[in-house]
Amino acid sequence: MDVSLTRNFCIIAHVDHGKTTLSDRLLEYTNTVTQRVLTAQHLDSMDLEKERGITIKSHPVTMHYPAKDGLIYKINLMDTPGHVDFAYEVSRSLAACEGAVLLIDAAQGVEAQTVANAHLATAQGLKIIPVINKIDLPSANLDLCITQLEDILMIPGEEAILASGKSGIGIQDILEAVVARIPPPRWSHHPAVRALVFDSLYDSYRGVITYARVFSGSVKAGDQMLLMSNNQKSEIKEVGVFTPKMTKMDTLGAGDVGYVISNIKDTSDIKIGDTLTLVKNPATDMLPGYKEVRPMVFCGLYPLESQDYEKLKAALSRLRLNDAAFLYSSESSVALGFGFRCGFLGLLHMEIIQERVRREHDVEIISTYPSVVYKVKTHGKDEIEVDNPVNLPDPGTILYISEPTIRASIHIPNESMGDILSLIMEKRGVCDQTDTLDGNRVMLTCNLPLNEILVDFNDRLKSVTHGYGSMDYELGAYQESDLVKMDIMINGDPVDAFSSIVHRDKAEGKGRVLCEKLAEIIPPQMFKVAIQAAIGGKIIARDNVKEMRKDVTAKCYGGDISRKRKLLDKQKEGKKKMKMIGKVNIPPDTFIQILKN
Ligand SMILES: Nc1nc2c(ncn2[C@@H]2O[C@H](COP(=O)(O)OP(=O)(O)OP(=O)(O)O)[C@@H](O)[C@H]2O)c(=O)[nH]1
Repeated sequence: MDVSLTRNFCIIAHVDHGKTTLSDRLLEYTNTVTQRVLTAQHLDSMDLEKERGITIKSHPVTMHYPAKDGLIYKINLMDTPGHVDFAYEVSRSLAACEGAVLLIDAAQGVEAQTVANAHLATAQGLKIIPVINKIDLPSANLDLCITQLEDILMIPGEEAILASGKSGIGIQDILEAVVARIPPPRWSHHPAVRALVFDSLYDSYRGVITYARVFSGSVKAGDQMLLMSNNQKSEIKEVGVFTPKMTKMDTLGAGDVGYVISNIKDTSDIKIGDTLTLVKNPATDMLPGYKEVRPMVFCGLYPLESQDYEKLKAALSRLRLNDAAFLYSSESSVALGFGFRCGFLGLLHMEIIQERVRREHDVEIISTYPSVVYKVKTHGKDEIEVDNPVNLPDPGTILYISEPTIRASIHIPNESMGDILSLIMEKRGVCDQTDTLDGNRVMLTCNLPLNEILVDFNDRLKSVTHGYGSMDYELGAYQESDLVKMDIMINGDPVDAFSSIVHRDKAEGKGRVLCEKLAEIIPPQMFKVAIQAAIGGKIIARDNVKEMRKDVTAKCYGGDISRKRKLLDKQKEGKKKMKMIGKVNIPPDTFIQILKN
């Protein structure tokens, strides 16, 4: 097929602005999927995606559209994830296209990720088609959206298409704009075969499936392919496109988006953003923009019941097969036993993996505090990376510790400005720019330590702004900070699972809260138990667990010995379930309760 009749585009938007719903409509309109087959939100195939209503993985689909000009176009659509944790996937999907449909929720207007995604698309040289979506909503404010489009994104208002994925308004207009405004596939005349790898998936029957966009040349079964980042060679077994089902084809040619199955065994050999070429007449220059993604957030995952260790291990290895950005290695904790240290792209990624372990693999787990990766320099040694507080070298030997920061753009209503500025300050952030977006909203640009936004920043942003605030961020540089390791001791024994790396100024406050909480959660013991927070042996906060023996038989006056025995047995059983830390019995859900908050 002639490349001039191919169009590749993706849909980008802020979370929940309706990408998946609109994609479904496009599939239906082009008869790619019939109404009968079209289950709601067809492209979100993972159960968890459906339940949480978010798109985690990008799914490409090839459609055929008979345009008003009488020609039939091959249109490849990418549905992209909207959340910041998956920004790298968004930018790879963008790199596989020539244009982007930018969705704006008519009731919400332009939000942080609308701006971030529009900038990503412009940076990749894509043509943007603005679409104001959900115009069926009674709260739709078209005038405001058009003004924001012009003032914030510098896109002429008259280019906007009005649509509703739900009621099917504007679908043909969007397809016509894709054909007319988006240029045909670029770089198709390059002399060698070049395809961009934008995703990979593990299928238990077919092995590793690589998603690729061919820029020049063509690939077919039997070709020897070469991945340029690691020089990995393998034989192609099958190529095809997504309709959205995997459909085998003879070749994938310039402009095509589809899949390549080769005899590569491990998904970790496939790097997103890599360039695929052929061993025969290989390309010498890679397609632009490849970068290695590295996990930014780490935590320990432990089975609640120690006999579930193998089950947890199997679950993690399964999840890893489909998610090269997720890492894990075994570790052990005095308090929690044997478990795994896991690395994630961000907090949402972490939550999703934990949820999938619980749900799809039926293993109850405890997770430790999330931690970022610190860089630590000690006397006479090279800088090392520390992602677990337990591994922090002896404080006496440390010259400096530096921590990762982020550059955040935060969109908020004007009236929340004061509260958000105090929140940023509380989180050790510095705000260096304030831009007015329209009469009602401002955008703050600030630097924040990544560690500070890990736990509750987004929730607090949403609650202070009554749901109207939104944030996007990119990683910034590392910066030196006065960081210390805080230990928690129960009856004099440090409990490694509660150790954390904190800023010195915040240690005391945080230590006090933790001690108080633990004192509350741990049931009264037979003797007085001290709970202490300490930095390098110096106690900074302390609380006590109450000393008491609950006499469960007190109410049974009289001689009913069998009843007494039963109650005492029950008490004994209750004790068995406790976790021993030194001489202190701690209920297992203490860890969950503390680590949750
Ligand atoms: N009223 C109305 N609601 C819509 C429309 N399109 C989508 N929605 C609703 O908006 C919510 C989000 O829609 P999705 O299509 O899942 O949004 P998304 O952008 O794919 O979400 P992420 O993948 O998480 O970024 C759902 O509850 C939809 O039913 C529309 O045109 N009108």
